[in-house]
Amino acid sequence: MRRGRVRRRWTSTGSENERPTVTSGPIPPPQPVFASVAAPDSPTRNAAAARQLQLTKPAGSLGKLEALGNWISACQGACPPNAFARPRVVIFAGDHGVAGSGVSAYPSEVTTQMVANFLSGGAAVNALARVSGASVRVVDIAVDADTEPSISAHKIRRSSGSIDTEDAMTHQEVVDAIAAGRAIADEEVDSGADLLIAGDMGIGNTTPATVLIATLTDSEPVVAIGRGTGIDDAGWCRKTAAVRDAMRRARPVTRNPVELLRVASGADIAAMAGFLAQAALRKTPVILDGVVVTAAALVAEDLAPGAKNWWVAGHRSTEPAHTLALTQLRLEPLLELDMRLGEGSGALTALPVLQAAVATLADMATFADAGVSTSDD
Ligand SMILES: Cc1cc2ncn([C@H]3O[C@H](COP(=O)(O)O)[C@@H](O)[C@H]3O)c2cc1C
Ligand SMILES: O=C(O)c1cccnc1
Repeated sequence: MRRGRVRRRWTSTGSENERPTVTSGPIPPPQPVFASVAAPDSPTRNAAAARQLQLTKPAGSLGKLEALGNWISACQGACPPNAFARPRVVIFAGDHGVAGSGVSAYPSEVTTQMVANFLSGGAAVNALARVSGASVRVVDIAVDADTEPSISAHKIRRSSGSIDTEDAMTHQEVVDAIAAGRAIADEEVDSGADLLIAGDMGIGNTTPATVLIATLTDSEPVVAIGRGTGIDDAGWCRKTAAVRDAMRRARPVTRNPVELLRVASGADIAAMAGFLAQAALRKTPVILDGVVVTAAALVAEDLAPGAKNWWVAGHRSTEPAHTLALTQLRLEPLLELDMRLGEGSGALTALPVLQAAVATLADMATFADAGVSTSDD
């Protein structure tokens, strides 16, 4: 967006030596870490676009469903495409030290309580998964409690550092968190998942998400910060101060995605970034969710350029940073329902739209099959 411009952006409230690093030239491009990602198959996409014209409907009459169906065909390398048989949600759970700065309307204990709720099937994501035919997995990446072995195999640490004053994690932890996310994507694809959704659970996590997005889109904190779980005006002021302070720490490492995750995210978000990049490397389509997942996606695109070609945006969250991230990724959301929950809920709500795009492209009769005239002559 406005990368490359150099300017001093906010007034420091600290001493001179706490001021942000002001770069003296254009911001360099990101330093990718993974192999660059092959795009979904263009010849199959072209075949799907040609098939759309043969189906018994006026050309273009299914609107955005047509481009969506063509993209699914390209991802699968199959025309007509197949209905998604094993859509899978992975919820990345982790606490955030910055919650102690009063940036959320709820206490950190809710993270552990919600993890139990996911496991017993009582959360929004469970209800939505049941209706859309997906299955749900929870992974404890950084919950501030001991959890059961079935979900803690990839645990990195208990909570992440309070990013307004300290690094989220160590170098080894960020490397391990990204590797954990990649391993989780591999586990899912190897067990047959044909569509992946990342979900988030962690009180305070909209603060690091906002820091990542505002930093990577070169936005002022005030245009990016939202109400998260429903903070009041005093909470909004505290969140603004925390985001501003964390951005001051993040800005010098903007173009180094691993360092950015280490300094200014959380182990759960770093794992999510690894997961989203690896899904693309494994040629598996992803429906992105809200502000937290899309913050991880923005970093994942810097880690693995081209990964975004394997993602579709499920919805637009009411969090302002979400729109900034979607714009930067050039992704147009399928739904706008004023949702602001996370957990993968917006992505799951969009899953039936993807299945509709497949059904029309795969199951409709062609003009030739049905003996329907293609013109009035
Ligand atoms: C009961 C409950 C269920 C949730 N499910 C997702 N979130 C979402 O809200 C939190 C982020 O908002 P903030 O940054 O304001 O804390 C995260 O836990 C996120 O997953 C929930 C939050 C609560 C309270
Ligand atoms: O957009 C989201 O994902 C979101 C918004 C508010 C709280 N938690 C998540």
